[in-house]
Formats: sequence, structure tokens, C-alpha cells
Amino acid sequence: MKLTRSHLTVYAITPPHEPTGSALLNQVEAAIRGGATIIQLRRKEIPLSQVKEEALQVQALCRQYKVPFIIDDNVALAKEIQADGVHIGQDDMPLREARSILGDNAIIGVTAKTIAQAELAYEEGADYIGSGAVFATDTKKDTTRMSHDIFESICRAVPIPVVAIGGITKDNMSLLDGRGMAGFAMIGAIFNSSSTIDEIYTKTRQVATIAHRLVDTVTALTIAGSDCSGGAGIQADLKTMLAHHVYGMSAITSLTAQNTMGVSAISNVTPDFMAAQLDAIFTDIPPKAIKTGMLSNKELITVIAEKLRHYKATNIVVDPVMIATSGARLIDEDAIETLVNTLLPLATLVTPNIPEAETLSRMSITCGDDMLQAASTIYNTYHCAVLVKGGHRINDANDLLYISPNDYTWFTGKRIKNNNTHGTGCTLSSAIAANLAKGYDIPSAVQRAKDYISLTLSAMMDIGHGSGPMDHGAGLIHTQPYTNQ
Ligand SMILES: Nc1ncnc2c1ncn2[C@@H]1O[C@H](COP(=O)(O)OP(=O)(O)OP(=O)(O)O)[C@@H](O)[C@H]1O
Ligand SMILES: Cc1ncc(CO)c(N)n1
Ligand SMILES: [Mg+2]
Repeated sequence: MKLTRSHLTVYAITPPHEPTGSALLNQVEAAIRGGATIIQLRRKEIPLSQVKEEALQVQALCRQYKVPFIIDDNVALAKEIQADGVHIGQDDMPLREARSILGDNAIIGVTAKTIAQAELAYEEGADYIGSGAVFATDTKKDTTRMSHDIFESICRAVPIPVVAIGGITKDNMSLLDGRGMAGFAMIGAIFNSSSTIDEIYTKTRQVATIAHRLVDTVTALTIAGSDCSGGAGIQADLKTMLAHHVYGMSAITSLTAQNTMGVSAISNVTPDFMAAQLDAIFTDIPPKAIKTGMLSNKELITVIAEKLRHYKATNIVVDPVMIATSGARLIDEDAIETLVNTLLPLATLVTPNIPEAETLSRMSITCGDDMLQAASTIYNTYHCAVLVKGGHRINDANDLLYISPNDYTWFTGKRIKNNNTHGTGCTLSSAIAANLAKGYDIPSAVQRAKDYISLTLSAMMDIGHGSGPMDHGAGLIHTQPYTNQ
């Protein structure tokens, strides 16, 4: 079987001896049904005669589910039963010898703890690398823990996929976000001799959901204006998506000549050109989430709404941009009705700041209770979740997420004493879209976006003569373990 990168996402390794017999087979099957993408038989504490019998049984199961079957260390056994491949450590049979025995079609994985070992393994024809221990582990007593920076350097050093191994659990996997791994090799996070089959299935589902979120390339699209100074608009959006390891694309609605002092000119694209941009994107690289920002006129809004319906776009975050931080109007007065009537019905979430929420709810907002009332009105009118941002007028950092009348949450953020807040709204909404693209639910996506914007503001970057932009790179998400899964 030819190895693909996605085979390595959920790498389930059997425990060294327990369980055995049918219990082992039942647990392996539950793991595969739960989302294991590759199985390794690693039975360090079982007599060789029994391992062969087990290997044939587990192999048959893997063949049934079309999941690669790898044997740990034992090249001869892998050859004898024609397993899909082997995994060899630095002290096992040399790679070239294993390759000469198993042939070019076998999958050969190699453990590497340094860049040099990884590079050598790649040069000698390894199909993937296993590297760690990325967390403290009790499975291999002699193994030392590897820093995540070293692990990332190994991932970046070779073009073949690298699997993280060592002490991985559903609770710590996200700490490796952005490190470049192709998957997670796990033993105890999946298998346990005292677990029921349902428990194995559930545990595997949990780690598989997180693993896919962390390793799959997800795409997101921003449909917004260009801010030539880079602080807001699609520039802020694309930097934010990159920081979340999401592949960002952009359909530009307007060009603005803008900097930290204000907006001096605006040139809108034509509806036909907007349609062409959206067709180009959706017919080739469908986005998993959409963020809309500056939408200056009703003609553009109409064509955007039509195309989002046509392509059945999902995870649509509408940032109802009306006035720039510098005070410039970014939407025609007569376009607001089109925005609320044609786009908000498609929205997963709308993210107004205080003035925008006042416009959408037709009420003034001077306190937290007003924010709640306005959110409720917007929800009842447009039937989408609402995030009313505390922003510059109420409390700067406490936002209200209103999902339904009985489901609303205050997201408090520490007020960061930084006058450079150009593009905070754009950044927050595109961070939410990036997290929705990665599979997070709305509350988790909002929390992670708040975490992110706190990092970009705390960097205290200070450029431009006016209210400057944030440092989007400061929030590179692997520099900060996220509080929620
Ligand atoms: N000084 C600050 N400290 C911490 N968080 C902040 C600060 N200022 C804004 N935020 C947060 O940034 C996010 C964007 O809110 P804001 O009200 O700035 O949106 P906006 O007015 O739409 O921004 P923009 O000017 O980019 O359109 C919100 O989560 C808000 O709580
Ligand atoms: C292009 C653009 N979009 C959105 C905003 C809102 O900050 C801005 N200032 N510029
Ligand atoms: Mg805004």
C-alpha cells in the first residue's frame, strides 16, 4: 500500500502486551472505526511465536478497513506476512537493509530524534519519520522529552511526513498546533486493556477530531476591502489566517488608499469582477469558512450573497464594517438594507462593534445590558448568532456572544493599554472564521480568536502616526497554548 500523508493523522500503536487475543482485535477494530488511520503492532513483551499469530489477525482486520498495517522493529516478520511496512528505531536493522528485504513498495518509518538523523533517514529512503517524545511518557522509560522547537525543526528539515510520538493525549495535542507534524502516534490515548470497546471508539474519535483539526490543510476566504497600509481589510485577514495555519484566500471588494491616519480614496470593483473572483475560488479551492468585511455598495452585496448561496458556502462570518477606526464611512447608507436582508440570513455569526450594533438593532448602546438587548434584537431579526464587541466605547475587551435566547456568553478580554487598534475587528472576525474552518464550534472559535487578538495587541507594535495596526505574527498560535479544545 502506498503511504499518503493523511494515513499518518491518527497513528494507533498497540500496547506492549495487554490486551491479547480477541480483546486486542476488538480494540483495534474499535480504534479503526473511531478514526485510526494507520495501525502499528508493537508487542515488545510478547513471545515472537505469538506475535506472528497476532500480526496475521490484526493485518487481516486492517486489510478489511483498508488501513495500513505496520510492524514495529521486526523486518523479517513483516516480510514473511507481507505487512504494509515496518517502523525501525535507530538501534534496529539499518534502513537500507530493511529496504533491500522489503522492497520499494513497503512503507518504512524511522525514529529520528535529531535533524541529522531525520535527514539521513530521508536520504536513505524512509517514507516517514517518527519523532519525540513530545510529552513526558511512561511507555518508554528511557526516552527523553524533546522540546517542541526541536520537534518542529525536524518537521521542517525533511520533505517526508513526521509523526509526533510520546505521551500524547487529547488534552495536550493542541500544544503542537502549527509545529508541522503530519499526525500523532498514540498508545495509551487510544488503547487500554481495561477499556470497553465503546470507550476505545470514543477515545479514538476524540483524538481523531483534534488531530484532523491540527494537521489538515483548511482553507478560508475573506471577501473584503484592501487596506494598502496592511493593518485592516484583506491584508489583516490573510495574516490572521496564516497565523492560524489556515490557507487564506481573498476576493477584494474595494481598494482603499488608507493608513493609520485615515482613508483618502476608495475604488470599488464591479459586481461582475466580484462574481469572477468568487467563481475562480469556489470552482478550484472551496473555502471551509468565509469572512465578509467591507462591502461598500448594494450591487456588490447582492452578487456576493447570490454566489454564497450558489456555492452553498458554510461558516459565514459577517463583519458588518460600516465606519473605519479612523472615522471613514466604508458602506453606502442605502447598502445597509441589502446587507441585512440578503447577507445576514446566510450568516453563521455577525460581529458588529458598538456603532454597528446600534445601527442593526436601531437602539443606542451605553452599557452591557444594552449590548445584551441589542444582541437579542439582532438575533430575533436576522436569525444568526451575534458577537457584539465591547470595543472602543463600552469596555474595550468584553464581547457578548449571543447564540440564542438561552445561550449567551460574555467573553472578557483583558484591556490592553495600546492605542494601536487599527484592524482589531477585521482580525477578530477572520480569526473566528479560521477557527470555524478548523472545526471549532462558535464559542471555541470566539475564545481562540480573543486569545489571538490579545497576543497581537500585547505585542505593542507601534507604527504609523495614527492608531496603528497589530502585530499579527505575534499571535502565531503555537507560541501560546490555547485554553480550550
Ligand atoms: N485595547 C484592547 N484590549 C483588548 N482587546 C481589545 C482592545 N480593543 C479592542 N479589543 C478587542 O478587539 C476585538 C475587536 O473589537 P473592536 O470593537 O475594536 O472592533 P471594531 O471596532 O470592529 O474594529 P475595527 O476598527 O478594526 O473595525 C474585540 O474582541 C475587542 O474586545
Ligand atoms: C479595507 C478596510 N476594511 C475594514 C476596515 C475596518 O477597520 C478598514 N479600516 N479598512
Ligand atoms: Mg470593525
